[in-house]
Amino acid sequence: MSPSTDPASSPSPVASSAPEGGDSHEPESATMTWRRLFGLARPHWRPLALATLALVIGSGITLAYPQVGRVVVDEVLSEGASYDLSTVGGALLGLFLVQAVFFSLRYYLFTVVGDRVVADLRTSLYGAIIGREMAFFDRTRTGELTSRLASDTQLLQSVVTTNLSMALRYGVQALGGLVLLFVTNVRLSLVMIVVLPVVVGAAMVYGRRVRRLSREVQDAIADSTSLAEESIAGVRTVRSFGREAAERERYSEAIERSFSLAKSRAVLGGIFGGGVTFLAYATIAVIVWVGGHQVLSGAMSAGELTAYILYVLFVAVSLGVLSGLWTDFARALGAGERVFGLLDAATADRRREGSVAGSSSAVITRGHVQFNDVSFTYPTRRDSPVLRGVRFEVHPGQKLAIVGASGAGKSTIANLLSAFYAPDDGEVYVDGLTLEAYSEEALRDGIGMVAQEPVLFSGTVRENVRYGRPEADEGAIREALRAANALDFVEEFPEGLDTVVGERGVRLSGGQKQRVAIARALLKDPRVLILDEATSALDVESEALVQEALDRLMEGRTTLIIAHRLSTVARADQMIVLDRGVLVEAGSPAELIDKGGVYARMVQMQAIEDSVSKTTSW
Ligand SMILES: Nc1ncnc2c1ncn2[C@@H]1O[C@H](COP(=O)(O)OP(=O)(O)OP(=O)(O)O)[C@@H](O)[C@H]1O
Repeated sequence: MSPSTDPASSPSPVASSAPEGGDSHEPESATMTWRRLFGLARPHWRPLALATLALVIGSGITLAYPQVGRVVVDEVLSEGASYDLSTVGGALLGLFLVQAVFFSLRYYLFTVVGDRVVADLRTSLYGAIIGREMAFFDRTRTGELTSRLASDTQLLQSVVTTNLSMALRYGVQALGGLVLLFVTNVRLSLVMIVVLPVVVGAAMVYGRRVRRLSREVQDAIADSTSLAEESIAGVRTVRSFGREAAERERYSEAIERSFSLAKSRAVLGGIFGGGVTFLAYATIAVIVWVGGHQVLSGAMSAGELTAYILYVLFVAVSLGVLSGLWTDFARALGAGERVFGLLDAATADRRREGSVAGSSSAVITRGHVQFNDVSFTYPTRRDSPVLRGVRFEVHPGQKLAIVGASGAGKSTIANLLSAFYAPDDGEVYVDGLTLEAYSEEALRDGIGMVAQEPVLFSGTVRENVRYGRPEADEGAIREALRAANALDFVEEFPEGLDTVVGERGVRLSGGQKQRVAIARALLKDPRVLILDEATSALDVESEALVQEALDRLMEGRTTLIIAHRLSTVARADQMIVLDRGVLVEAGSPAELIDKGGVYARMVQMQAIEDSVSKTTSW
């Protein structure tokens, strides 16, 4: 038996990080984090109580072994023995068996509860992330978030499951052993009193340093995760620019950074682990020396010294294991701080929103849209205003085309109308009420969007179409696909509506993706529709199919079209022209041509072609 000290366990693939420009949440004190973490286990107190009972019984049996040792030396191996060896052997076997049963029970219960707690934590963390305000996603990299969701919680999982169970086992063993040391021989135990504070003090200093180092390691790994995630998601671009080697290099540099930090952590762990092991063995050496003298002088029996040394070994082994676990706990603390930080920030977000978001039952029924002197700056770019005093109105059922050079602020209008961001000045009204007056649900029901590059999720066609109205029946889904000119091609797939579209819809063509997205919007049937027209040209036939589907989608709805094509603008009832965030012209397309202003010049000179996209059909 040797004290197991492996505090510098190899760096696990664990990553976590503070978000960039991040949440200003200070790390909580270590005790607060622990309390919150273990607070999550409160609902599971029953299995935990049972596990604790198993722990106490199992460890109690372990602590009885030295007494068996004493009996063997003093009463079995000595002259005039009162027990025979087979009785003692049989009793020992029985004890081992009972102990094994209780250890298994303890291990199982603690592990399952730990897994449950972390599963719940993951779910609420995901909920917190997905519910954050839009600006949060502007400043935080996806990789950092997924890394927190996967790795920080993974670290917590190992700590609150097996590590916790082991810590309790060896904790009880160390404490019980110490008590029994004193019961067996007070004088010898004074040696332990000198050693213990040294070990505890060292563990505390060491724990603090490991915690800091771990945070740095986790930050570095999160960086590399983000890098990997971005380049894997954009693998087509990486390939087409032939940047595989460069990306590999970038990733390897990031990983090396985390490795060198992990190495420092390992050095620290090695020194600490070695120190604790030495102290433990040195104590045993001193005890053998002092105790041996006591036996020789007849103050103590040989059996008592045997039992005593066994207890010292127990305590030493337990302290060794605990010192190893200490590293893991310190590392998990860093992860816990981040996870709770993110949860708290999300709560703060919601509270902020809650103070303005209406709890009213208002719903969008007509689709009357009004921007009233709206000014806006993106929170991540405070010094450059994107919209300045924009004012316009769209009557129910009308189509408004929004035109302007790239970066003029067209999509920003869509973002504000979707309530992804709130205006700095002015108000956005729908049906006479500000957006804040609607519940989140009413907003999502009433306002729909078909994006320039529609995002499909990696399920089937059916799941994607049903996304905005999960309760829709088969008939409605097919009808939406038909109206979107998508039913024919979907039915041609061998799997039909069950065809899996691939991540972000990669297994569909551009035009197909758009039509499925149109079907999705049709099924949701919002009163107000935002249409970010695709800039990339489709072939003539596909284009005509998409256009027809869009016409059906727009029918009878208030539609704001971020327009890139002359043909679309001509179809609109009204249009507005934006120039660097300022509304410079408004009216019907014909009026604006007659007026001979900015728009007329744009059309005439076809300047718009350059400003929007080379591939548009202006
Ligand atoms: N999430 C964001 N965070 C910070 N700045 C942004 C964000 N989105 C857009 N911007 C900035 O706001 C300005 C207006 O962008 P917007 O997307 O509204 O332009 P647009 O008229 O839709 O352009 P395009 O026709 O090229 O899509 C640009 O200068 C852009 O850099």
